Amino acid sequence: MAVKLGLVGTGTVGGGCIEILKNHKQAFLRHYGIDVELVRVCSRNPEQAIEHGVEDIFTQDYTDIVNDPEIDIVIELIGGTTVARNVVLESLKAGKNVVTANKALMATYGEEVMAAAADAGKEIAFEASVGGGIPIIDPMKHSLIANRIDTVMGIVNGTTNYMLTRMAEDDMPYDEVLAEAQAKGFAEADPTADVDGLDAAAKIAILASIAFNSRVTIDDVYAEGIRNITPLDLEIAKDMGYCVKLLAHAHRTEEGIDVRVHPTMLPLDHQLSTVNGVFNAIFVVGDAVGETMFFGEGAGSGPAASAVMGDVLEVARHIQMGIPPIVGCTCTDAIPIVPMENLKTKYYIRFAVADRSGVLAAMAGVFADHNVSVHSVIQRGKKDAGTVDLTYVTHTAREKSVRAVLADIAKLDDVLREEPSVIRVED
Ligand SMILES: NC(=O)C1=CN([C@@H]2O[C@H](COP(=O)(O)OP(=O)(O)OC[C@H]3O[C@@H](n4cnc5c(N)ncnc54)[C@H](O)[C@@H]3O)[C@@H](O)[C@H]2O)C=CC1
Ligand SMILES: N[C@@H](CC=O)C(=O)O
Ligand code: NA
Repeated sequence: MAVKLGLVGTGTVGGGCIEILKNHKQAFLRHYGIDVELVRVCSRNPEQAIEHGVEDIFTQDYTDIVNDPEIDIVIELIGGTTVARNVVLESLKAGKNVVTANKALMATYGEEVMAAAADAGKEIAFEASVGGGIPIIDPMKHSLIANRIDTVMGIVNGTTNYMLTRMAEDDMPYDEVLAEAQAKGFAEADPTADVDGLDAAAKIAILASIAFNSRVTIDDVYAEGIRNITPLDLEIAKDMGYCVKLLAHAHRTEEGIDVRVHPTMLPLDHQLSTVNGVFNAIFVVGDAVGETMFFGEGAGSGPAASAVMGDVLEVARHIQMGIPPIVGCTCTDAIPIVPMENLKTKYYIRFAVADRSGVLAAMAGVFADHNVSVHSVIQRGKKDAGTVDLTYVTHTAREKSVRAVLADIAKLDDVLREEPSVIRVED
């Protein structure tokens, strides 16, 4: 008997799932013996149901799916943390397995959702929530479990990677590339979640929880976006042998879990530096496997639906074979999060300063006062009359010391001409 599916959300990802089912349902049965049938779809947009030819099984009320005893798997693709949370929790409580693409939900209420699944003895799968179509959650929960993972680091937001790529390659300013990304449908009308690093923060919270077996929520992740990145900084970075990426970091350190999202200068020969445009990539380092990298399309109807349907078919396979949930919550430890001010890394800092004698010496004194050692300082010609750009790269320093340097330099009399640009450097 076919495993019955109920789909909530018929937008970009939900629509992609319906199309995959239409095109490949027979192949699932022929190749793998997996028999699935979409029996109910729900959304706020009946026109989407008509577009995908599923108006005969359409409802606008998700409880029609949650309360349908025939349905085995509920696919939640509406997004957000309010109605989606109800859909997921109510479905589990009603004894259904759940597949979701919802990073916001899993990064905020992951613990509650995993507990609800365990209580119900049902599966919750969420591969599409990170890296869209790139398999990353499944490999980390299966193929890589023989490792102690020390680093997960990635480009997990396609919109900002597209924008930074355009800015670097075509010398375009931020506002222009944002308008272009919106016109191409990559960036939302309200681009906040992407450009301020919140989308990436949710994704790295999910990956860090799996990698380190310790719950990390979106609130634990320091997030800084790309609004202040200028083509000039990208040009200087390139001259120095670096590119700038919005990187999501999760590192196991002696002080705890170091988890953060911010623009990062990466050496041009780093594997992640070659990842351009809307592509995503996640770099995972395990003690046995060494360095691995997972690359592909992190967003869009096809890629996201590919991950959702991969989960659906795996859960359907378990249902057909009578196998109970294989992997539930793996957050068995409670490792502290390293406060951002304790971060130790290298820093690129560009100051636009008054072009007069004594400025360099005064600034050197401030760096020395806070014990921040300078690796290099470059003066790049005149910016405007009387202003010059001074670019520092530090040796490894504490974030709080660098913040103290910035605060004290801002207090120097008539020195700063603009807010400094600060980009953390990864070697
Ligand atoms: N679009 C993408 O490329 C990716 C999206 N995701 C995630 O997939 C999920 C869905 O995203 P999209 O398909 O892009 O969204 P969308 O905005 O295109 O579609 C949302 C759908 O949910 C329905 N919906 C909203 N509120 C509802 C409610 N209260 N009751 C019933 N239906 C409701 C809408 O009518 C619409 O059909 C989100 O969690 C998103 O973060 C994950 C990876 C990639
Ligand atoms: N907005 C995200 C896509 C959804 O996860 C991105 O730009 O990568
Ligand atoms: Na994925």
